Amino acid sequence: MRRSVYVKNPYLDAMDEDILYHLDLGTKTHNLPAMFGDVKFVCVGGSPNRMKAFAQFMHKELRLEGDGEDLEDICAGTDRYCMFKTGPVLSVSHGMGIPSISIMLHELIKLLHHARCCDVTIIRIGTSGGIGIAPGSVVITDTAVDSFFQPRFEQVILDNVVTRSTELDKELANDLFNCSREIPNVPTLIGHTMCTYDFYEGQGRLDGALCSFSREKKLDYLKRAYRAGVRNIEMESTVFAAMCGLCGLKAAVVCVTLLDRLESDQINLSHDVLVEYQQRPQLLISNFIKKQLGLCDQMS
Ligand SMILES: O=P(O)(O)O[C@H]1O[C@H](CO)[C@@H](O)[C@H]1O
Ligand SMILES: O=c1cc[nH]c(=O)[nH]1
Repeated sequence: MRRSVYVKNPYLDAMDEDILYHLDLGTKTHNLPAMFGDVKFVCVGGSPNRMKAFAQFMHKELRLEGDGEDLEDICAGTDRYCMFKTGPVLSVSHGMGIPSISIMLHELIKLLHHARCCDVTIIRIGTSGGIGIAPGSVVITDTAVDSFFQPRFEQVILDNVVTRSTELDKELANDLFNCSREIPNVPTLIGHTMCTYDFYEGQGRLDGALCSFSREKKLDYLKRAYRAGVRNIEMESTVFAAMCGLCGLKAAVVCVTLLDRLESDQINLSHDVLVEYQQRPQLLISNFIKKQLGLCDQMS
């Protein structure tokens, strides 16, 4: 059975036009089914340059025509987000933090719905801080948890707090993990990912402009997170899991760790190492997509 992308909003059908303002797209100005109807994989990540590089990399990996260097930013009319399409793969940036990715996801999910896409898999490829694991490790999230290590996302709607599940697709996480076994020299594991509202105080850093807790308190918190199964910390996974789950999208989160938070707070990797680390989730996802498309054997 084909899996559609659901929007759960009774008002949408009655709208004469839907303007996806932050993507600079709309149902009257663009033929969304023609532009996006064949999309099967959506990859999202914070940085516009990373998502452009990923689209170009996928273009080459899928052996599509041309070198992919001239892929155009579909959202060039806005500087909020960028979006690139190559074959059935859409690569979209989401900025930093829950509010930023949430706005992008509302419009992206409506876009997939208007374009009548089906059987879409969506994967966040990001960076994170590890807990008790070697920097450069790739964490495939089984459950996204909040700052209290709970698998929930609390959305304030009007003046109510609505709690949503942050369950991710277990089968997809396992498939990705199996795929990772074929990539040498990249330690990869499945674990919980903690999603916070802030990079500094929210992640227990001692190096922000504000800090009101001791080194001991920081380490106690991070060690409790580790014991609760948390292996990395980032800033979007709970809302990503909640929204994709509610809208029928198979979703995964795959983040490389840039440091071990039990050892340090500052990210002092050289530019080259940072670039190489950021490519690790991309390589895994590219292999996964090629496998799903039945392209792996012919290409290796
Ligand atoms: O690497 P990205 O995808 O931006 O994700 C991580 O990096 C940012 C913080 O540096 C946060 O957005 C966090 O979630
Ligand atoms: O420590 C880190 C590194 C990247 N992204 C985060 O959110 N935290």
